[in-house]
Amino acid sequence: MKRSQINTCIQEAKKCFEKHQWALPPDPKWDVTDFGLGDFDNKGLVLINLTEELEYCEKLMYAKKNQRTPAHCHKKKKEDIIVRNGKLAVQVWKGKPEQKPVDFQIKISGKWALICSGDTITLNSGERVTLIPGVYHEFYPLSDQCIIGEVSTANDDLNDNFFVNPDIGRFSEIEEDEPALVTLVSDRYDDKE
Ligand SMILES: O=C(CO)[C@@H](O)[C@H](O)CO
Repeated sequence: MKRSQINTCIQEAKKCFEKHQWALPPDPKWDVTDFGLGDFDNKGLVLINLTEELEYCEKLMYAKKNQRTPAHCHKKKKEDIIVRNGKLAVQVWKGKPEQKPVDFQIKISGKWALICSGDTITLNSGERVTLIPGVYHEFYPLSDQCIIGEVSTANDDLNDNFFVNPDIGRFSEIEEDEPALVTLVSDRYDDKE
């Protein structure tokens, strides 16, 4: 991704958070990714790591209509994906999407529901889905913009994201075409190399 594109979408996300009165912490830990696919408008996500502790993690995310976070699962992390504002479609599979569809139970806003692998759940503001390790999920807003929360057990973005598409990388290569507005989580990883 170009740094200019990252700067623009951070400003856009900030405006949306402000509009809906989601106050950001001081020095937010921004994370912007096109999942290495170079098609940010269709496959992309803006995230802020609000807290990352050994036992738990909380993130705030922002995406635009039809901007997908591609199908993936976590082997360790259990997470709630929560709609803070907007409408979100979450497609879920019990195992790998290519496997034969099976019925399974999933918690939607705290209540067990019986669904089938590959079903798409629609969540409105305030609603959530609980994803246990191994459940593949892909999500995208149905509203023009969506503020999405994530509350989870420990998060490990370097080692605990398993995407179906083997071409996907969790972080983007960045082309420095203008000065960075913020330091991204991935810039911090680069500094440690
Ligand atoms: O787990 C999620 C979304 O399900 C995010 O925290 C990851 O960073 C996406 O790769």
